[in-house]
Amino acid sequence: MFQLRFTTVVEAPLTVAFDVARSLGRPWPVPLEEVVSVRPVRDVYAVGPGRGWRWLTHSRRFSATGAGTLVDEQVDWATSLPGVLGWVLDRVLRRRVQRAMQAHLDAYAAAAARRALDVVQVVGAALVDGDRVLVAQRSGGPYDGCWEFPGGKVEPGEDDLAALVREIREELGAVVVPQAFLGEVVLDGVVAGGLPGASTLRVWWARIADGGELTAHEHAELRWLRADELEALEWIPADRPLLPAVQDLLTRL
Ligand SMILES: Nc1nc2c([nH]c(=O)n2[C@H]2C[C@H](O)[C@@H](COP(=O)(O)OP(=O)(O)OP(=O)(O)O)O2)c(=O)[nH]1
Repeated sequence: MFQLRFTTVVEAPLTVAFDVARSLGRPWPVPLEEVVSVRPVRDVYAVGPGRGWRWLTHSRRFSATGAGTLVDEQVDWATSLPGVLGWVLDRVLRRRVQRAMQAHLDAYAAAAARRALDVVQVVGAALVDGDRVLVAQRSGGPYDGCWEFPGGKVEPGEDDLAALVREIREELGAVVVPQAFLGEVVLDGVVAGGLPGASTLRVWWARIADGGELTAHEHAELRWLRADELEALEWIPADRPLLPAVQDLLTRL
């Protein structure tokens, strides 16, 4: 069995990275059959006997990072000839796969980054002080009364961290210093008139700059909670998968 791996970082949220990857397809001369598709984190395609291979599979994993979506791809195959001939055939296939994938991945990264400009993203802050994190209760709108991480929509041309600092200043009147990326979840709802499930929420661990006082300018209530108090709140449903990362952070600090 033979294998090639490729890693690409795409300047796009998970949903865009996944959807654009699928719309572009794979650079193979024969159609592949979908075996697994778990939007937006994983897919696997396979093909039966072809030009020099007995079988071939192509799998991708999409994971969120502070720099964008990390796409790990793996191509596995078995050649159709035994011994030395199989080895020679494999060298030829390997070169072909490498060339095809390189051109494909360059085009893919550019297309995903372009598409990302059309999808409104949301950033949230897990503001930590000691062993507590700040949670905020929404006031009005479809998630009225639900708890969330303070933050909001990233404006055109703005990056995540600039949006985070601006949103917290507007919502809480405080200056924050982002520390590290914590995670990303898909928002099922419609964000700013976009398609349902297109946008994601990216949450960053942040600290409040010295002596900052917090005032709830837009939220109904603010609470500082410990790791074991988070589960019991009525969260916006999309936020729940982020809680383990926040709890882990609070217990590590
Ligand atoms: N801030 C924040 N928004 C969240 C979370 N979870 C979640 O689904 N959302 C959704 C709710 C909204 O559809 C969207 C954020 O919108 P927003 O209304 O807070 O953004 P904004 O401050 O830029 O609002 P606006 O000025 O445009 O009204 O993301 C979360 O934890 N924090």
